[in-house]
Amino acid sequence: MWVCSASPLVAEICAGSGLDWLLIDAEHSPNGLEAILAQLQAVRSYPVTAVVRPPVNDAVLIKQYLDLGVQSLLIPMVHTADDAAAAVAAAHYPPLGIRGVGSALARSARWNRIPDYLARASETITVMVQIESREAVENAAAIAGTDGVDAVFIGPSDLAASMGLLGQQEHPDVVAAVEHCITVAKAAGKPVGVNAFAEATARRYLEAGVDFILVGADVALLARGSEALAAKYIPEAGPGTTASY
Ligand SMILES: O=C(O)C(=O)C[C@H](O)[C@@H](O)CO
Repeated sequence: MWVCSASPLVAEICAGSGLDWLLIDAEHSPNGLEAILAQLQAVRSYPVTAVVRPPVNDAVLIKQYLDLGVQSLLIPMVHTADDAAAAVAAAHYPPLGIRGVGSALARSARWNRIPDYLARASETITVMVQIESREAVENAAAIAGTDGVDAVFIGPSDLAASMGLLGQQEHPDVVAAVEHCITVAKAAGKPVGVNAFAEATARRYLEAGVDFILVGADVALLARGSEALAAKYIPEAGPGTTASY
């Protein structure tokens, strides 16, 4: 599930839910470095994989995230194989990539308490790239085949928008494009994931063979849950009518 509330407490609640991975989002959520660090610390002792999405495919931000101790990255808006290669390079030290060296100062290396961190860092890092545009769908094979791309994740919302179908992630053309990317990623031998909040769509993508899937979000659960609570006790009220924005 998505963790968008920037709250370590909420992240910890979600981490103990039984779900097996969390996406801490900084693209559309108010997650700065300090909030991401606090959430990593909050979920660390739970049997859950924490993936973090930066707001942009940027080498400086990726360096900061990795130094915080992020091990699994989801890089948004990867449209070409060059974009994918740039994300991979940002995640690895030379000679594989361009990650700056700050392990003595960084939680990732537990301030040089992890032996051989510099030599072994790449083994600990997973780079997932997001296909979420018409251009990326056209380049899906090259993106999935890029060396160092560990997995591909499809974003139906932005994909729908780039296809002229804003808000219509269930549109048959969007679903077909998603299923095409699933097939292409699997042909490249890469694990593939997708976002699908509608259960029927989620199950369809699972049938199509996705390896990992996001099926809900903390903020959405709280919004719908609090609305249901309000409706039960204040049936005349609707969302937003009992408070000003
Ligand atoms: O395009 C997508 O789909 C995503 O990247 C997920 C969205 O960012 C998220 O807002 C859920 O709709």
